[in-house]
Amino acid sequence: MENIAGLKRVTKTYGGKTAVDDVSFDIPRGSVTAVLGPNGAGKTTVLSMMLGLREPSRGTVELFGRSPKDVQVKRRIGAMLQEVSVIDGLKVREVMAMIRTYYPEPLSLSEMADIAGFSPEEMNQRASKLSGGQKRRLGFALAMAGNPDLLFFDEPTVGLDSTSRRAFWQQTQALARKGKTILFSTHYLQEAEDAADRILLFNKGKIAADGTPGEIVSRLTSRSVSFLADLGGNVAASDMVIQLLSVPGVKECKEQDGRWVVTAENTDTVLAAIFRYEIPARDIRTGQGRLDDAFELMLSEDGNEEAVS
Ligand SMILES: Nc1ncnc2c1ncn2[C@@H]1O[C@H](COP(=O)(O)OP(=O)(O)OP(=O)(O)O)[C@@H](O)[C@H]1O
Repeated sequence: MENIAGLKRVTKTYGGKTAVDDVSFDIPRGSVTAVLGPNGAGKTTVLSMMLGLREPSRGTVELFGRSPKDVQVKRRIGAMLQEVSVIDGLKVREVMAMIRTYYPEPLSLSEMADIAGFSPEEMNQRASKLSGGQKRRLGFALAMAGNPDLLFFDEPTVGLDSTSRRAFWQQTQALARKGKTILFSTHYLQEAEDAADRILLFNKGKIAADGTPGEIVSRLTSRSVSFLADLGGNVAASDMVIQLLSVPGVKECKEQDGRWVVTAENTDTVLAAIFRYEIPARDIRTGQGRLDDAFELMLSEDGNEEAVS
């Protein structure tokens, strides 16, 4: 598939601090990619470099085979950033009309009003007086003003209620069906899983994982096999634990509330090992586990940072 954007060995430092660390990836046309990660992971910095708003310290960023600063490129992209800033005093329709003039083939004002879901009264309101949710809808319509091929959304649903979130993702899915390429940042795994066909998981300025939501979720969640076992005869508990812990992908093997619980990346290999080692297991159950400890830790570190700032 044709790539329409890419980073090659991109690093960004602020003073002595590395925000993005030697990152490379390509974005194929028509894909919906989530840049997922906790606060401070480098998501905004990546998006800003792709938009040509910040310069990489090292490496290259290309959109449509050119620099993001190229005017031809700017005409083909749209962005919704975290804060929608509007010029004081302008009405919604005036802001929209102004942004349209930057593009050779813009959407009509009424198409933009439809995208934002604004009534004629809302179109005549002063933009600075809009509520947070309305401002976000305006931001979305402004991102669409030039009918772009490639769209960037930085944390698009922060502060939206669940109805507005759903509406936003429905619009995004409709755009993807029309062949638009979309890249958005989020720190919600669930959102990335629901809305994207690919997740780039960022942590501390690096790509910690890159794959489909299914792949990423199965990497981040542990699965478990639990069973009852009559041990002590031919098989001692300690031998069984050693055997199961030697199976590739097994993370833990412990007794919990009378059942043995084996946590692993893949339950099939655990089941195979139970039969291979002739473990006297009965009432075997498999389950989809919780989010992996490493990911939880990453998010809780994020929570600590948030609590401090
Ligand atoms: N202009 C700046 N000057 C100095 N440091 C910065 C600047 N912008 C970002 N940083 C630092 O770079 C790191 C990455 O920040 P960035 O905003 O890209 O992360 P993020 O994943 O988008 O986080 P958030 O979800 O909070 O937006 C952080 O440690 C941040 O403090």
